[in-house]
Amino acid sequence: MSPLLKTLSIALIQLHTTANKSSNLLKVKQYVQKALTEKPSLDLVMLPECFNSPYSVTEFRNYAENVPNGETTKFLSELAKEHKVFIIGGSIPELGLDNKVYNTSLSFDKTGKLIAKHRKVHLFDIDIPNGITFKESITLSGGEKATVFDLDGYGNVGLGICYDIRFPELAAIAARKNSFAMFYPGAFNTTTGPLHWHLLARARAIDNQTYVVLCSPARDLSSGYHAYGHSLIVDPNGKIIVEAGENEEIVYGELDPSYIDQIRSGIPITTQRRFDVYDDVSVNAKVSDI
Ligand SMILES: NC(=O)CC(=O)C(=O)O
Repeated sequence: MSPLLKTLSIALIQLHTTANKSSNLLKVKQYVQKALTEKPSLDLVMLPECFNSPYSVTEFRNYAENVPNGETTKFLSELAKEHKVFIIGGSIPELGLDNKVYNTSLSFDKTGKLIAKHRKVHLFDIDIPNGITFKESITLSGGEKATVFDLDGYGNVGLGICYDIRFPELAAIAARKNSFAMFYPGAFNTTTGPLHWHLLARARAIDNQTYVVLCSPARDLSSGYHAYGHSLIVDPNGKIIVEAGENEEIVYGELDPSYIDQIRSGIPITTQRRFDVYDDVSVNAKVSDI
């Protein structure tokens, strides 16, 4: 039987982020209201990576907040409660009790309760000649756990952040722990986006026969980092069912349990794995319990 228990109606909010945290939060509020006006039956809204701050190694610490006592955690919790909607809260720079800064995604249930916290595990340190150089590890520390949690009434989901999608293990761990979808807030860029954004989303969906959902900031060529955009939902057969362009936009989709069953019964890889030949990465995985 599908790990998704009933159809989940979702919205991905692709928006520009600026250097002004208050105006970023206000914009999120306005877009969430717009999404619920356009689709009152929505179950879940998702935000992009670093939606309250610039995506910049020199800025992460300046914008970092405590979780759960910081401004953005409270803001998201109230928004979820007010609209009775699940929120996969993109990501924000988090100032840990250890004084380290993390790239952290927070999720809330329909009562505003914090139900998941994922710290980006794989830091985005790359250097592509004539392309892009970026080194998150200059100011960020990596998380130490995979994240799988229960979307009450719908089943389990997994959560990763952006560069985490390049490492198939987190999605495999989530799928083996009975998840029906993997959510990745992500800010690929104009070099790596055209190369790998769609391929990676489709690959993780096909690997695990789950939905894969990516939510990006909108592209802003006047900012220091040119996000790719193209927020999308991929179905368990690897097909893109909805995709944004580069600008601010909300895209909507339905995650359907019967489709997971259909794909898994046609190509039954979920029951054909050979853990006598190779290890199951989920067995000794460290998984977050918030
Ligand atoms: N920004 C990221 O974390 C990842 C990215 O842009 C890429 O993998 O490409």
